[in-house]
Amino acid sequence: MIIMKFGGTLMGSAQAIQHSAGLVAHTVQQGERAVAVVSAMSGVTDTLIKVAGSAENGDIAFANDELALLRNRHLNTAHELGAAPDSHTMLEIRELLETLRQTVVGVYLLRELSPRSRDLIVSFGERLSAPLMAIALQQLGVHAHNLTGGQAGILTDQHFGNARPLPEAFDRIPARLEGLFGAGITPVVAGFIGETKEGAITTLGRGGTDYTATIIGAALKADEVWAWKDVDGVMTTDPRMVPEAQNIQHLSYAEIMELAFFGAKVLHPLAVTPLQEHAIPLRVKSAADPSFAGTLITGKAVRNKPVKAVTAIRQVSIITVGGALVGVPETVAEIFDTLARAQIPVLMISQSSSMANVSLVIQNAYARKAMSELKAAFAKADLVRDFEFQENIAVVAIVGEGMRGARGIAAKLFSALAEEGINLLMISQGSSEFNISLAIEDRDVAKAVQAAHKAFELEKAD
Ligand SMILES: Nc1ncnc2c1ncn2[C@@H]1O[C@H](COP(=O)(O)OP(=O)(O)O)[C@@H](O)[C@H]1O
Ligand SMILES: N[C@@H](CC(=O)OP(=O)(O)O)C(=O)O
Repeated sequence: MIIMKFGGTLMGSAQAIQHSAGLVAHTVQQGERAVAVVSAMSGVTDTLIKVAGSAENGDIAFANDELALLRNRHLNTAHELGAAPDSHTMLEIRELLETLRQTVVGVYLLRELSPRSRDLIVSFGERLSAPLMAIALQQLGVHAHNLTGGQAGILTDQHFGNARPLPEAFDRIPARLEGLFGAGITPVVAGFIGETKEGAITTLGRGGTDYTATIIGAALKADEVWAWKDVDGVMTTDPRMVPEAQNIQHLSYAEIMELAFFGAKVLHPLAVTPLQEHAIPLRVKSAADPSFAGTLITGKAVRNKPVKAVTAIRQVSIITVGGALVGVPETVAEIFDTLARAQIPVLMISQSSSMANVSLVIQNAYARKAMSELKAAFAKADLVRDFEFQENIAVVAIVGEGMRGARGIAAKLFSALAEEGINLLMISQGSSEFNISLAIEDRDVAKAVQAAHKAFELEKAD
């Protein structure tokens, strides 16, 4: 049993979908069971988020124009894939497009967009692409049936926008899919979305289709999960920033989580978590070159070199809380409590040894809110007086389990950046010792990533 994930680029046009379907068909025709898990066509999720926002703000003309483009794109793609105008799938796509339109009109009339209604609108991207993959598979002679995340058994909590699977999902998924396998049907599951116990649609966070695939993989105890990509695999850094980036042959679950957390766009940060318990391997493979092994991700750490990859997160800010924090540990606890209550994730933390201040790196999307929550929490405390806010920050991280116990790694990184004249604003090393992260000014990010990549000789193939 192989679970295969296809992202937006690999679902981006009729031609791309045909190629992706060919990869599934190849496996099924070898007698292997497969589940295809698909993302929305490229750009569709972003468009739906904009459409939802413009309906809320009363700009229905913009929403209508974008919906018309989405309608044409999906109907034309279905047609190009060979769906007959009166076929069941074509009817399903038309119905979905109409329900989407009505939902957007509802938001416009109410001028109200809750996280729940935003998730409902955004879910149409994947709900519309799954039937397209089913059509392409049918054309290749593979019996296929498309399902939403909820229909496939992905039961989640109610955390709209960032939902997590409930333990029951892992029993429900096999119950929902095994009947299809029994009938020789390949399930095509809409990625990124799940359903609460009450039947409301949730999303698993941006890039969540990887997570859908691994949740299904764990629930079905699949042999492997394959995330097909438009790159050779997980690379030593973002190939768009450093063209010399190389494919990494092997990563551990811990290493990929660290990479994803520190900004490598290639996988959802939680994607491997469901696989760990059953030690199911995840492969990141190139759709353009399916015979290439890509990256194999397992529980085992291969320490062939200390640093495996360099990543960067942009669009972050530093908040520094200062004053007389010395000897008042409750103040530090209050800082983290306040952020936790407001559900604001913190990317990096540093505390001066005198406890005179605490600096936090926070994504721009949450930074203003973090600042106002902290100011409000300490409004009556005389001890905490200074709040500093630095914008245009980036975090660069190096990752590798081989760093543990290796000497001179930090020194090499710092001197490589010093040679480029890059100023380090914050430094942090995880206690696990397999990442070092640095906050720098955003304008230095490309130079810093290139310098770190070169210093650890990552342009040399494994
Ligand atoms: N370390 C990395 N390894 C591979 N790709 C990376 C890395 N960092 C950033 N990327 C970028 O991530 C892209 C793949 O992610 P994404 O487009 O979200 O995939 P998908 O839509 O298939 O899930 C690549 O095209 C690449 O530019
Ligand atoms: N469509 C969703 C989910 C996803 O995983 O997409 P992709 O595989 O194209 O990154 C998003 O854009 O976030």
